[in-house]
Amino acid sequence: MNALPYDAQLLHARAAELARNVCEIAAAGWTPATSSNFSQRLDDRHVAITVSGGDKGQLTADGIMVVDLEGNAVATERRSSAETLLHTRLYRRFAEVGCVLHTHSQNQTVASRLYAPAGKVRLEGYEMLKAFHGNTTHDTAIELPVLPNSQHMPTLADQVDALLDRQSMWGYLIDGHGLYAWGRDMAEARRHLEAFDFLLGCELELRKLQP
Ligand SMILES: CSC[C@@H](O)[C@@H](O)C(=O)COP(=O)(O)O
Ligand SMILES: [Zn+2]
Repeated sequence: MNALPYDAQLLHARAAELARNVCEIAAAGWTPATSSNFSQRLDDRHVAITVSGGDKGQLTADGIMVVDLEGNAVATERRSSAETLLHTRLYRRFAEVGCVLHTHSQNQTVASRLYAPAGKVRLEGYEMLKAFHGNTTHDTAIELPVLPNSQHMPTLADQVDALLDRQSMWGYLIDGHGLYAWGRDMAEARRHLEAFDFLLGCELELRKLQP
């Protein structure tokens, strides 16, 4: 039997970590109706990622498989997330990216619709901005891009690539779809995901309260 091209023990550990964190994220109601997908880097050529479909709130390590950085399944016949390319482009582009989290919360989806015409959400003056790697003060602003949605993943992935040329960032929205957030590891990606969702929720509340 051929040896696997990745570290099976590392996959085991990453799959367990993914399953635990994804179930917690799903418990917040951010993965309705089998939506959302999640991944972690294994090495410079392989990524552990959720298989396509299935209730992410019931995810176990068995629902994780391996793809290469071109998005091809490795040593399995299973089908990886329909949005695999959006994950692998990030890992390919930035050696420091260790984890990518994609969710469909109501805050994320409503904000993506509202700010799609502007192409971005400006988040400014919040203490929570310090949750993003590199930020040390509330007295700053970040712009969360909003991309048009597409069912053609290479098109979406190319849009992301073009964005990454212009700025350093930790996430983007897709119109009418949801949020992608990432970090150097699970803890950081999750902090970024939660901070984006919280800040989008604040902006939406303010829109309701302001005349
Ligand atoms: C159930 S609608 C959501 C999907 O179309 C997709 O956007 C999604 O997030 C989950 O796709 P998946 O293939 O399970 O990774
Ligand atoms: Zn999605």
